[in-house]
Amino acid sequence: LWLGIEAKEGVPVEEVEKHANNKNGEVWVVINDKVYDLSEFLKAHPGGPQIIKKYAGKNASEIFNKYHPPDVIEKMLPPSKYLGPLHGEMEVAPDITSVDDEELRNYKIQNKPALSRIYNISDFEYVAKQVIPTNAWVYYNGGSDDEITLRENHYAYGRIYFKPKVLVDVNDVDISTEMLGVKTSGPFYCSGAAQAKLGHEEGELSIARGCGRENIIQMISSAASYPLGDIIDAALKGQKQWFQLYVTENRQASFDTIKYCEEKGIGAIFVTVDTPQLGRREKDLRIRFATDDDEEEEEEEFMSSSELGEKDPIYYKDASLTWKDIDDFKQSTKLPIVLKGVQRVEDVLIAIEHGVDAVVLSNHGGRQLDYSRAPVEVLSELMPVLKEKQLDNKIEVYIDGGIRRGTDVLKALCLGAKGVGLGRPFLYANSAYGEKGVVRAIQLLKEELICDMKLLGANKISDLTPDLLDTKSLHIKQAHRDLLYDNAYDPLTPPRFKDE
Ligand SMILES: Cc1cc2c(cc1C)[n+](S(=O)(=O)[O-])c1c(=O)[nH]c(=O)nc-1n2C[C@H](O)[C@H](O)[C@H](O)COP(=O)(O)O
Repeated sequence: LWLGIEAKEGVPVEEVEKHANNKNGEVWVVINDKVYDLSEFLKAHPGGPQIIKKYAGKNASEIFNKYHPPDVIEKMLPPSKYLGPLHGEMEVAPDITSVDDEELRNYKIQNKPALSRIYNISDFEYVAKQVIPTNAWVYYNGGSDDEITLRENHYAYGRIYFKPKVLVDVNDVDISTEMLGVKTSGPFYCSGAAQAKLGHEEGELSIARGCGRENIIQMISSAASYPLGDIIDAALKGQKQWFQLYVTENRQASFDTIKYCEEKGIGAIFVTVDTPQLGRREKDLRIRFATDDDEEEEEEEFMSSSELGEKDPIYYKDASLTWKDIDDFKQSTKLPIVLKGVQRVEDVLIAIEHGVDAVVLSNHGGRQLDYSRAPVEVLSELMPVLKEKQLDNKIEVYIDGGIRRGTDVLKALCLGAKGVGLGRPFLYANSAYGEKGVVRAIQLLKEELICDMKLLGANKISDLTPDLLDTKSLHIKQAHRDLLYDNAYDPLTPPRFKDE
């Protein structure tokens, strides 16, 4: 009985309010009209214990729904922590993590450039930075440590130049291709990235629809904002999607997910292998762990962000993952198994020995080990080795990271990539303009690809070969800066806000 109310009728509001981090440390929270005891979960929460304690005894539905897919509670909490439905009304507590001046942000949203004024992928980044919540921006934009690799991923493309052919009939250019046995309208895909809902309430659902409308493949992250089934259902009929798997300590859960993907028509499983632990993304940590009046953390209470990461089922990683697991996954399904996050030639050769169907040369968009090399540089080393060993048709090689222009895509394809992945561009386009933004981003990239292929003297993807490139300076990383030249240089201007 709660205060005379039958337990089956639920937990009365007064009872919840009493359990607000009170002396015996019990922390009850209301989420979507259900009452949970989060006292023990405090230490495993990726956002740190503090934020939960700020909502102890309160209705945390708004902030919970902003950061978590609805099914995450079943994944993370034992049933015994569910105390029952809320009995009575309880006002929803506001999101205290927002560090934004909502009025200014809404003003920016009202004045953001029309979609027709967006001319390239970086324009989306410029607009998203001003219109999405700061905690979304730092999560999306951030890289690990000093963000050297984050930037090098893109700069490396700037060290590759073209040697275009002339007097080639390029009247008809075809940018379509096939990736892992699936026809697609362009040699690029949307790479799996967590928490798309932070930037746009439809999250991965509007990204799915946008990709479907342009027949571009969407990779769905294990840590997506919506349940996998909802994202699959959001896809257009016949649209191909891939699934990105974060392997948890509970291997059975991974096998079950692979089985589910097979049943639901997912085209391939991308096992992410560069995340034995989360990289230290300090822009995100600074915002995520900061609440306005940070109390002194008691020593035993506070866990380092990396230690937290270990306990954090949302980020699904298991530092004990090995090649043996890959063999097991291969055995368990007929779907292609791809390793996402490979960063050295030797590991690609091992992957071929294990019968892996494809690899993505990737450093997680500069969010994992800082000073990892740009994937395009690893690619330039890999393909000659595969050719020499006659292994280049044994595995499909993809790359991602820092790809923002059609020319970046062409450079990767000339070096032998089967296709390329883009992460942040899809998040920014979706966050700033929703499904229409995703469609526009894809169309812009396609327009650039067609234009660049014509100017390069190539009609179709198979015409893109290494002899079209000058990669002599690719490995020279400290490109000198000519400050006089830089100061005189008149940079491209971003789209104008209506009030500018
Ligand atoms: C930007 C971003 C990337 C994430 C990402 C989240 C964000 C916000 N997340 S993460 O939360 O764990 O880091 C994932 C993820 O869920 N799974 C994954 O395999 N890669 C994840 N990635 C990496 C992504 O799939 C690409 O490898 C990377 O984004 C490519 O670089 P660009 O962003 O420069 O295109």
